[in-house]
Amino acid sequence: MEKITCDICVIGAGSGGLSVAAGASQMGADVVLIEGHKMGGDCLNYGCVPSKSLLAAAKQAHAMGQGAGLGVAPVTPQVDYAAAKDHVASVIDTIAPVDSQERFEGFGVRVIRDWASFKDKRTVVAGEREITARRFVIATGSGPFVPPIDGIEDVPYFTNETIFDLRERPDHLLIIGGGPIGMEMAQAHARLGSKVTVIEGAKALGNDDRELAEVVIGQLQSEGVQIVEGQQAKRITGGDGSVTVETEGGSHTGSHLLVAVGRKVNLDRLNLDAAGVKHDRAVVVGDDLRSKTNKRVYVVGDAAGRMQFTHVAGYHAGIVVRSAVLGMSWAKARQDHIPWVTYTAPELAHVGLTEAQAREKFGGSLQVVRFNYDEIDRAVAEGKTKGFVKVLVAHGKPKGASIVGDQAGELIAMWAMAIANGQKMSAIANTVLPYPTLNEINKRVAGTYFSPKLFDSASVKTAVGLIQKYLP
Ligand SMILES: Cc1cc2nc3c(=O)[nH]c(=O)nc-3n(C[C@H](O)[C@H](O)[C@H](O)COP(=O)(O)OP(=O)(O)OC[C@H]3O[C@@H](n4cnc5c(N)ncnc54)[C@H](O)[C@@H]3O)c2cc1C
Ligand SMILES: NC(=O)c1ccc[n+]([C@@H]2O[C@H](COP(=O)([O-])OP(=O)(O)OC[C@H]3O[C@@H](n4cnc5c(N)ncnc54)[C@H](O)[C@@H]3O)[C@@H](O)[C@H]2O)c1
Repeated sequence: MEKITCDICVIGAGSGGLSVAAGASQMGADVVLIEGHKMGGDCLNYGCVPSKSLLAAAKQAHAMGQGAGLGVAPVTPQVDYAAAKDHVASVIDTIAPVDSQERFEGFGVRVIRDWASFKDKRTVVAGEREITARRFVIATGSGPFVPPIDGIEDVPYFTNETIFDLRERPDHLLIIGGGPIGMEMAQAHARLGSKVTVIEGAKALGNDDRELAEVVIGQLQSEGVQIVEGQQAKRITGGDGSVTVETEGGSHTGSHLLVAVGRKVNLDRLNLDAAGVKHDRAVVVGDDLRSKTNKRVYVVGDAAGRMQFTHVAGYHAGIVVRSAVLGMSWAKARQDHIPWVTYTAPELAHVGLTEAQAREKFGGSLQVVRFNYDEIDRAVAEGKTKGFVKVLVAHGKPKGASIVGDQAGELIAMWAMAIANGQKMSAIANTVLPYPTLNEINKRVAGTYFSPKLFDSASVKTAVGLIQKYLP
């Protein structure tokens, strides 16, 4: 057994672990990075990157049928599903060097390719190596949660870890779960020519404002996706080429099945009890992202049991580098300024409080302002007028914002910056934006907030009357 000592031992080379390793090593810390499977983790191999790449192929296919209003005759796309999957694979290959073992070794990180498990409070074993570190960072991410639905063991099904390897286009894809994975994959497959049925136990896109989620749901339905809400999958039967999902409301038969009902944090291999690290479905951490029961151990990304997004893993990494490398133990993770986006078309983006949370917190002092895409010249020019922005304002500051529409994921950035930095609505209103851009919707909604104060105010009118009377 080779014995290694280091400053920081990072377990997991996904979005969170790689960011910690890159930051800590480049600041001069001695870092060991342990990865049991693929460098890049979920986001690169089975998550964000393949899903957005498949959606890009789907978007292209859909656009070919949409030109009539612009004077371009629609054509039926000839979709080669396997070639679309080649595109997915090539995007992964293009990005992979950024997350590669070689790149991290170039930073001076010692990369070990094996599964890690704790031996005691300050020792981890990975294959034939025993690593003793001043600090550990658990960045083991999550995998697909497969629920114990009756019959699931006996039928073939896909998860996000296998669907991107499928080469034959499903004739009829059944998807259990109408969260972001289910809805993104539903639209991607429908646009690439599959029949798609989404079976959702509660409400589809249930983490988002229902009013905005309904715009996405309506769009998917108009593209032929069948979305069944309020029906839990209870029993699954069938085999290759024909699978039936039974719910209390009926049964649905398709050719393939994708299970997308949430995530299970990867803790099984870690032997956390040996390290005295308390855990339930995730590691128990405070806002300092440290284990409450072993202060040598930090947790980032999905394993921290908070919001599960790549940008959150990166944000966590920044907090941990400050604390574990620079000794800034007061560094804390916030949640109130984290945006998220579902990359359907239209996109659905959110940051800050939801309307229900904001009403509870600010009561009567909450103001809700909104603006529609169909009044934005660029959206009209592009023929993409479906959607709106909704901003929740209290004491002159945005407390939450949601956008559904074209490029909502880009447009939410302005609100993410304002909320992160405690800026006022005036910061948005005072910004001069290039015309014609979709971003004008953000300035226009801020204008909606200020216009009653300016245009419907008796005192403003009196003041203007006086000024005009005495101006030379
Ligand atoms: C289909 C899909 C689409 C998504 N799309 C988006 C998106 O568009 N935007 C977004 O922000 N987020 C998206 N996400 C979420 C995002 O992928 C995750 O939040 C992110 O990957 C979490 O990063 P992480 O570092 O915590 O974990 P991961 O990226 O999962 O990395 C964890 C790594 O740890 C390794 N590991 C686990 N246990 C051990 C062990 N004991 N020893 C050694 N190594 C170990 C694993 O092999 C893995 O490589 C998506 C997820 C899915 C599934
Ligand atoms: N664009 C993005 O940023 C993006 C995309 C995909 C995934 N993700 C991340 O991955 C996480 C997991 O995504 P997800 O879609 O798997 O999970 P999710 O938890 O967001 O949604 C799962 C859905 O499945 C439903 N469900 C659970 N059991 C069911 C059953 N038996 N029958 C029918 N429906 C059932 C739930 O009601 C829920 O709506 C997300 O929460 C997000 O953090 C992010």
